[in-house]
Amino acid sequence: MSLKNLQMFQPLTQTYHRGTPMKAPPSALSRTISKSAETLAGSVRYGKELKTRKARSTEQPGGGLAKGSSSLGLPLLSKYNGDSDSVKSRSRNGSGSRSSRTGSVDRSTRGSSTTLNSDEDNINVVIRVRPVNEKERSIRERDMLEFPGKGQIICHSTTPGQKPKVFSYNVVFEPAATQDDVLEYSGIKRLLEMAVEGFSCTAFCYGQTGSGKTHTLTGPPGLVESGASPYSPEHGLVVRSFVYLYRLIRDQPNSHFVLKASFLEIYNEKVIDLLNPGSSRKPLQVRWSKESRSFYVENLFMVDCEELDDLFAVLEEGMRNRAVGSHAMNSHSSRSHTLLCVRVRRDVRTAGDVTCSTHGKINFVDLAGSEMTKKTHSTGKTLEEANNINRSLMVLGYCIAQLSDGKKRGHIPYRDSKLTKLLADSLAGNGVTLMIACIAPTKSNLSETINTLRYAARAKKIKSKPLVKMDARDALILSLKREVDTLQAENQHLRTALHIQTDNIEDSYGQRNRQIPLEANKLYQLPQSELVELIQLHMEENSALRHENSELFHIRDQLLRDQEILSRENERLLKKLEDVNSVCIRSPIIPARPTYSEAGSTDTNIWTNTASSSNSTYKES
Ligand SMILES: Nc1ncnc2c1ncn2[C@@H]1O[C@H](COP(=O)(O)OP(=O)(O)OP(=O)(O)O)[C@@H](O)[C@H]1O
Repeated sequence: MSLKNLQMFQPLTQTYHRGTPMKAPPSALSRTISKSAETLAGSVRYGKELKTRKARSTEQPGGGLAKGSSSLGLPLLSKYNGDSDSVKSRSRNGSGSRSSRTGSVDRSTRGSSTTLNSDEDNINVVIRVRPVNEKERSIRERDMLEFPGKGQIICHSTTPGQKPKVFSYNVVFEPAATQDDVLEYSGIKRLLEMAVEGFSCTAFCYGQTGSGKTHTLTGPPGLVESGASPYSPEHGLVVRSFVYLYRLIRDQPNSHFVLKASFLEIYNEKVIDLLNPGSSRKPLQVRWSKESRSFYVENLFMVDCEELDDLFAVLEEGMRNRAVGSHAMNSHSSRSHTLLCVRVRRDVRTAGDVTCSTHGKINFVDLAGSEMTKKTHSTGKTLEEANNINRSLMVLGYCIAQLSDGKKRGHIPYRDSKLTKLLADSLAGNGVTLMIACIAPTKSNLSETINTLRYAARAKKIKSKPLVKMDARDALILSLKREVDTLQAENQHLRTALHIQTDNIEDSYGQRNRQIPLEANKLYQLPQSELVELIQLHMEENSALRHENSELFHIRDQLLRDQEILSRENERLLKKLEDVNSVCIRSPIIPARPTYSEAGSTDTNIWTNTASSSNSTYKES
């Protein structure tokens, strides 16, 4: 396959920096039950029923996961090890290289999150061009696209003499690109790594109907539903990402992971839970969370995914329940927008021996395709669906246009559709986003292809500010610990500056350097009362350090004042001496001697005006 257009996806990195205490009070600890690898290995079930794992979500708008979640030990890949090479990663997607941006603590109302970057990031946009299909081949439709390389696409015009249009993107997948190429070079691997690190990540497919969005995400129609092996070469980005995600988790044995998944669709402006649609397909409400300042779906089912199989089962169940229809341009057309979300909670020990939880997620969004109803020959139900699809895509288009116009960014109409409400954070909030724009290469699709390419070009300009989501309690402990360290360092510096022995100070603040007994790995098992006590200890130490610091500053100020008094006294005495000297000049019996101000040099001793020297002068005269 020739991929002339491949370019590297620029990854980000995470650096934690010192912060201040968060305002949010410590929440109750999430209980986690550790399972050994053996236990997990003994419970491999492929394609098992979801029912046993379903639990109604207590969706924590602040980013926290539901309480009482079970833990995740080593992920189970052994079942598929035989053909694991089919998803083996190559090094070209750049997931290994990292930039070196610094971070800070978010002091905004999102009390429980830690900022990664002070900089903003652009949405990563890649293009996938589907091959010419049977129908188009049979009528010998002209291929209108050319790929000169360096992420460029040339769209030739149907009008003779008219200039071709040139577009440029991060990566272009030509028709011959495989599903594996998309995994390797789209940047999705980096997104998954970031989700594990605690970022909110979104990969969404955009494009006209029949352009290959569903194919890119989940493969050809019916593949997932048929329960094909996860290593089938036809599988799309979602299954491949699941496998990669579990590998990432397996490679971090020192961290503890909890994964949960949800799957919904937006059908005719109604949110339907694909893991629990019910016979009446009762719609769920989309609500605004003041705490996290984002929209969320109320009562959405979350499924614990201890094993890779659980994620496959979620996907399978959701794919079976989503709305699919047929029209002139696609016999398996998605009639809704679907959003599959995998939440990743990671408990990790950080610097200072404190265990922190990060809450990342990865969303896979398969948008329904824009439709020209004249071309799809839609009527009745299909027409109503098409109108709703087009309307919500139009709102998405407005939002993208507003967001991409950096200078005159006005009101962003997120609230005008369920889709934009749920994508708001991915588009311009604190998430990291990958847009895969799908296009068809043939003449009959040219105007929609150009529209999609324009959309994609606009989306490329959108910036977001990625944040790592962290528990308020963890952030508080971590920031207090950092503050203690900083105050101690400051204290030490002051002591050195004042030449004060540490031991003496230690005595006067007997408790000060006492180590707070913090067993980080047991943090989660501590009862609330002990945790509060721990935080209080940190706070006490902080206030003792602050007190000591202010005492030291006080001593320093006192010394400066003493120095000032001494130098003033010195000046006064010198003045007096000069007066005495001027009297001497006028005296007939005492010879004149240079004034102090003239003296300057050290060899003139102003105290040598003694009787003996006077005598000698007297003798000379
Ligand atoms: N890259 C590709 N390679 C092979 N077949 C493809 C490719 N892209 C799409 N197809 C095929 O084209 C057909 C239409 O694709 P798909 O259903 O994914 O389009 P879509 O954009 O999701 O459409 P809709 O918006 O109507 O749901 C499918 O049969 C799919 O398998």
